[in-house]
Amino acid sequence: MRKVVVVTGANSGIGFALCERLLSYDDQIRLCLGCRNLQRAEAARTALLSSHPTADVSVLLVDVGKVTSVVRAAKELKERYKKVDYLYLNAGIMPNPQLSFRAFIKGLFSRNVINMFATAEGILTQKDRITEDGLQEVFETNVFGHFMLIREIEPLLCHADSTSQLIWTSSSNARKSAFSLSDYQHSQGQEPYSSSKYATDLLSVALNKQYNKQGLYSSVVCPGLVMTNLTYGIMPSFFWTLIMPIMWLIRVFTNSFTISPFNGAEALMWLFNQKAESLDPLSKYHSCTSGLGNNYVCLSKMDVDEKSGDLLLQKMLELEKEICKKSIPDYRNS
Ligand SMILES: NC(=O)C1=CN([C@@H]2O[C@H](COP(=O)(O)OP(=O)(O)OC[C@H]3O[C@@H](n4cnc5c(N)ncnc54)[C@H](OP(=O)(O)O)[C@@H]3O)[C@@H](O)[C@H]2O)C=CC1
Ligand SMILES: CC(C)=CCC[C@@H](C)[C@H]1CC[C@H]2C3=C(CC[C@]12C)[C@@]1(C)CCC(=O)[C@@H](C)[C@@H]1CC3
Repeated sequence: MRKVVVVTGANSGIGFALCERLLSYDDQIRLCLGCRNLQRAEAARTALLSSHPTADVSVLLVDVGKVTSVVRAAKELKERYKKVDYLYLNAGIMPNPQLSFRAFIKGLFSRNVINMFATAEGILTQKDRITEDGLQEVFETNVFGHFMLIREIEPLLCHADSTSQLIWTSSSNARKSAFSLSDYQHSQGQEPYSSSKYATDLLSVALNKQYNKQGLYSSVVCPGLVMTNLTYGIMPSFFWTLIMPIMWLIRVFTNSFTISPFNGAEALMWLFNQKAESLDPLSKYHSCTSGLGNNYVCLSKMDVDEKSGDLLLQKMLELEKEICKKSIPDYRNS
């Protein structure tokens, strides 16, 4: 049976590079590009088909920042496929990022310098906003919309006789101290991105507990620092081009400067080839690039506890009920 692979945020950056790599590895997969903009999605599909003309590549319009769009997309997926083998939960945003130059300079001369380059701890904040569903945008896009998608296509993901994998693009910027169960959407603080990625890590742990017995496995990945539209929102692309020699130099000291989307997709690609049951639910899988430019995958234990994961899952289920009642009037009958 040909494997069905769905990738959200597939039209650019890491998601697009992953699609390229998946097709180069196995052009028999049925690849579905989950994107919010039809033009950008079609452009990505055309580019993929130009290098893999016989591949099965389709587009699924989905805005993970809008509950109605997620529900509609899930319905479409259920009409198209009997099973989804791999669901890459990759779409993500970091709106209005602000770099603290003072903290950056201070960090440069501290013992924490390598950690600062790998995680951006203490130097980056963002400004969030409320969506039309009444949720924090970063939380809804990076976490909740994806969670809803999983819930809505549960029958395609849970099969008694074979496994499916959820693969989240998380980040080494995920930090416990940026997250709070009492404000899990991060409406109060200034690090919604870090909070959303920590919520992703917690949720993945809880989803494994909930779904492993039904054949569904969840993992989280950090692609490292990659040059994409997301990082061009922090600093313009000419800045990154100018400091590229410095980036290559930093790579000698930290393996997290993967830089290219191709390298960043390493761990996402590696997970595609693993037996789902053999994966560690408490580890994060990192794409790494050595000083000489070689790619590999390494694991780190996540700073998570199962109880917090369960509590977050419970809160997400309550929120799902509440939001669906509000945004989709005849929800569950539709
Ligand atoms: N770049 C980096 O250094 C790192 C990135 N990451 C994570 O990698 C993932 C991919 O980001 P990256 O490739 O870097 O950045 P890009 O901005 O290139 O890609 C993000 C993708 O997500 C899509 N997207 C954003 N919002 C929505 C939405 N509401 N509904 C559907 N799709 C949406 C974008 O679509 P559109 O083109 O329409 O905006 C785009 O295709 C993100 O989750 C990010 O947090 C993690 C660690 C490091
Ligand atoms: C490299 C030099 C000399 C300057 C760049 C300084 C910062 C702009 C840069 C340092 C560490 C970077 C970083 C990220 C963004 C850009 C930095 C803050 C991320 C937060 C991007 C998104 C992620 O998810 C993280 C894994 C990145 C961590 C490192």
